[in-house]
Amino acid sequence: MSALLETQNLKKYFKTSRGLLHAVDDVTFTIQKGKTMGIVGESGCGKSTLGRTLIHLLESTGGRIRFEGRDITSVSRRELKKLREEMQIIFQDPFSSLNPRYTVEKAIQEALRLTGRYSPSQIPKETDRLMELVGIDQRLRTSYPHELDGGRRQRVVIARALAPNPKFIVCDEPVSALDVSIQAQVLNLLQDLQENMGLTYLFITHDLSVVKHISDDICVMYLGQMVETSPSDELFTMPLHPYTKALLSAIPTIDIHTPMENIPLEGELTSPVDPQPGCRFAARCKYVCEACGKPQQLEELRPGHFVSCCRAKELNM
Ligand SMILES: Nc1ncnc2c1ncn2[C@@H]1O[C@H](COP(=O)(O)OP(=O)(O)OP(=O)(O)O)[C@@H](O)[C@H]1O
Repeated sequence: MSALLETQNLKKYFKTSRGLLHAVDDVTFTIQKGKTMGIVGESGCGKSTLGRTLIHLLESTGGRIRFEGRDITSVSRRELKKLREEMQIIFQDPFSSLNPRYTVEKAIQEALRLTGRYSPSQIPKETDRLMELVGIDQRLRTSYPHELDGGRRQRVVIARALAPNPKFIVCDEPVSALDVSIQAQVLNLLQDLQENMGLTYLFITHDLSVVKHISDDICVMYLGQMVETSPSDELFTMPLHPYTKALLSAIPTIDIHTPMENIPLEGELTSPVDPQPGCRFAARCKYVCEACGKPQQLEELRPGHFVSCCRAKELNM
């Protein structure tokens, strides 16, 4: 296995009238080639900002990003153009990523043209290939986005993302706006594409049952920080951080093999503006103690399973 994307203490802060908002704060992880890293956490914990910062839609405030072993933290305009092809993003709302005046065919052709790799005579054939790859019926080539259901619209968005032949795709809540039955179809498509094309995904969602289905590894974020990361199965059978346990307790239907303590998630997220040092979950944690006021270290308690909680060992071992 080799790493496709690595971050080291990645930070993205926003200047606001209230102070410096720490949207992403010291996030360190590695995504292996051909694998999926799921990112979970409540709304506002920094998932989308992380995804956008990784692919340079936002400029990082600090830390490092490596892609295929190269440091891509700061890149020239020319390198950025190439990176933008290798790293794509799919958003939750396909409507916002599709031009309402473009038919399916035109939307895909435009994405192909932008790559600059195809001659005008090659584009129709490539369009057919992409439509087939994402499972859009040829009869829909002249349909407009508003004439398609959400699942088909998302397939068009995926076809456009595939046009430059990317290696890495940030999937930002790609099925959250879809009916459950259609969600499964789009997730299966993403998995098939991954298998056939060796794609690597960062899969952002607030829905734990979705992330469990699709991820190899999962990273749990809380107020801009990574509080736990682990192989997917283990996160569900043996969560170590009180916040992860609380998130899992909130979904009664999830298939958890080991009986687990039920921890209700109470209280609201505290402000991400000028946060205090120490554990950001402390204000909502029933295990809070004096040591939680100090900066927490990410510690590997089991192979590949890291947690940032000074009481994790004592509470779980
Ligand atoms: N451009 C911006 N300027 C200022 N603050 C921002 C900006 N973009 C995001 N934020 C703030 O950064 C924090 C993280 O937001 P982000 O959208 O990344 O979270 P999220 O986990 O993806 O949430 P959601 O699931 O609701 O999309 C939030 O407090 C948000 O208000």
